[in-house]
Amino acid sequence: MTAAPRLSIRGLRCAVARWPALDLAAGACAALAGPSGSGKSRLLRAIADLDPSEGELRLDGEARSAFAAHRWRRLVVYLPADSAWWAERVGDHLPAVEPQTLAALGFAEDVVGWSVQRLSSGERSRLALARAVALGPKALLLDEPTANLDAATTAAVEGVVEERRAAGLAAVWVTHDPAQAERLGAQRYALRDGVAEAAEALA
Ligand SMILES: Nc1ncnc2c1ncn2[C@@H]1O[C@H](COP(=O)(O)OP(=O)(O)OP(=O)(O)O)[C@@H](O)[C@H]1O
Repeated sequence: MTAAPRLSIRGLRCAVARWPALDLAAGACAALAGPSGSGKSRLLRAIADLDPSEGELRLDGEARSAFAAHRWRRLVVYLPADSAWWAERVGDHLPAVEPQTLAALGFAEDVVGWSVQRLSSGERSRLALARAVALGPKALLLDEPTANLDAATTAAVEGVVEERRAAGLAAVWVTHDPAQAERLGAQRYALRDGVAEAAEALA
């Protein structure tokens, strides 16, 4: 018997955009591109059930409706471009983070004692990734996670996600960089006129 996709989408519709169909096997990645304001973030938020939407979402074959909302959001995690920080110390946000994840993202263990106030935007986005993967999601929805990072830090971020993909994580990654989509070995989608279609269908 063939395993159900880790994440599948049929007829997803949010306020501003649609994603007709996506099947992502465990470990697979979809890259989503599209003009600014076209609805990429809104679609990711809909997949994570953070915004209302219509259509069918399944995780390992099980419909979203079979999950309590908080459980779906823990398994299908949205990593926003601008991360939110609510407590004073970094460590308060990262109770379950693994030291090797911090190290892979370029931090020493003492980062947990840092004040959130001092973090640069790149440090915030890397630590937000550490926080997201520490939740142990089955699907991770990354909203331009490397948009403001240098090449070495971008490689570190890609490496952490790759490692989780090797353990079965499915990823949807918003990127405008075709070279990054290539490195990720991603299925490519483009959002045009409010519809996310496989990029080859648009050629
Ligand atoms: N809460 C909201 N209510 C109504 N419209 C919204 C809301 N949030 C975003 N929008 C609008 O929906 C559209 C899509 O926004 P979205 O943030 O998904 O774009 P995006 O493709 O991710 O853009 P960018 O690449 O600039 O981040 C935009 O026109 C935006 O102004």
